[in-house]
Amino acid sequence: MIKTNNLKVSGITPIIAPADLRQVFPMSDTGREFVSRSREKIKEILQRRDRRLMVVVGPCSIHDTEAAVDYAKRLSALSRRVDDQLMLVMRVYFEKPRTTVGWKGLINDPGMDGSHNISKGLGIARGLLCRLTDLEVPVANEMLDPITPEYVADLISWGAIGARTTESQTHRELASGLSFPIGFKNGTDGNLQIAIDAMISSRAPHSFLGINREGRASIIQTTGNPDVHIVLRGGSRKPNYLPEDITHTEESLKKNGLAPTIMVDCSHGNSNKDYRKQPEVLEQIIDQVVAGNQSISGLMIESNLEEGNQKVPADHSQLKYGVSITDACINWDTTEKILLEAHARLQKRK
Ligand SMILES: O=C[C@H](O)[C@H](O)COP(=O)(O)O
Ligand SMILES: C=C(OP(=O)(O)O)C(=O)O
Repeated sequence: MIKTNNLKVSGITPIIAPADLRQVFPMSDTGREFVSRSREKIKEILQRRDRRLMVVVGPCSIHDTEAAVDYAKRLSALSRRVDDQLMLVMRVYFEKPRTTVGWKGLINDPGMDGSHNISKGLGIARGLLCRLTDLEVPVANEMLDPITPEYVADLISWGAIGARTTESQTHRELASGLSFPIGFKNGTDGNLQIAIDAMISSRAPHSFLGINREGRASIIQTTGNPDVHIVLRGGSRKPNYLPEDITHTEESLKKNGLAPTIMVDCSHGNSNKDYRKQPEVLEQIIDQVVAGNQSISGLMIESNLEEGNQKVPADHSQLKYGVSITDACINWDTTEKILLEAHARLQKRK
């Protein structure tokens, strides 16, 4: 018999159901309260009812959970010092969208060796999210794969749809059903309209295919997510965090009937992919806020324990502790310094 399907599929491996993983790594009642409270605080900031800035800060990607907990503890201590002006949310990104090919993150390949033990990756991710929640560190995640949210989304306080997927209907549908605020990045070429269209789409109800708690293919019906906003991440031609870019974005949002609330990513196109430029971008944004800008409600910074990045060596014992294996990051000392400086400047606001 001639085969006409799965001609390019070399394996299909069923995995643990979301409900079963949730039993292995249950969320505590205090964890549930903490996540709900964090989401509410983020919504208040995004709606400008709380004039603090939300700062999504942390590694480009997580590959070492002990380093992530180390980072979280430092962030938690810093958070207590800046909390009256800045709400710090840790970037805990487990899924990496690649321009072409490359390591796709801890969930997809926890062994970092092409073994793609996704079941194990989901377990490590959920286990880490439970630990961070117990430490009372709110977590931000990029929502890339449409299946993984059933395994981890109960522990997340803010989500991003990345520049490479903002225009995708699948991701807009996914955002329409998520229980937390979602930031849509502008496109990699700087296109804002795709993020605006994404916001309009994900505020609406959708019906689409997904999985249920038992892992069974299901029709998912959503109510729409009102807590969506834009993230300016710069584009391949130019950054988009200067006052004229912010004004243009505010006008475009208003023209489309959307509230002018804007998060600025200090990394990616806004730093021309040079991690050392992130502090300059942050300073420029704080200048605008101190000068009275009301629409900037959030910031994103790619930061790790140590600066720069590294290639994954064949011998993993040679991995340098606290150094990114995806985009280069600023180190902890710089992170603490620039956030304390931003805090001091914001405190002087009228
Ligand atoms: O932040 C992460 C990267 O910029 C994004 O995942 C693309 O990475 P790549 O261009 O190295 O594939
Ligand atoms: C991939 C990322 O960003 P962007 O989608 O803006 O490229 C990221 O923040 O990790």
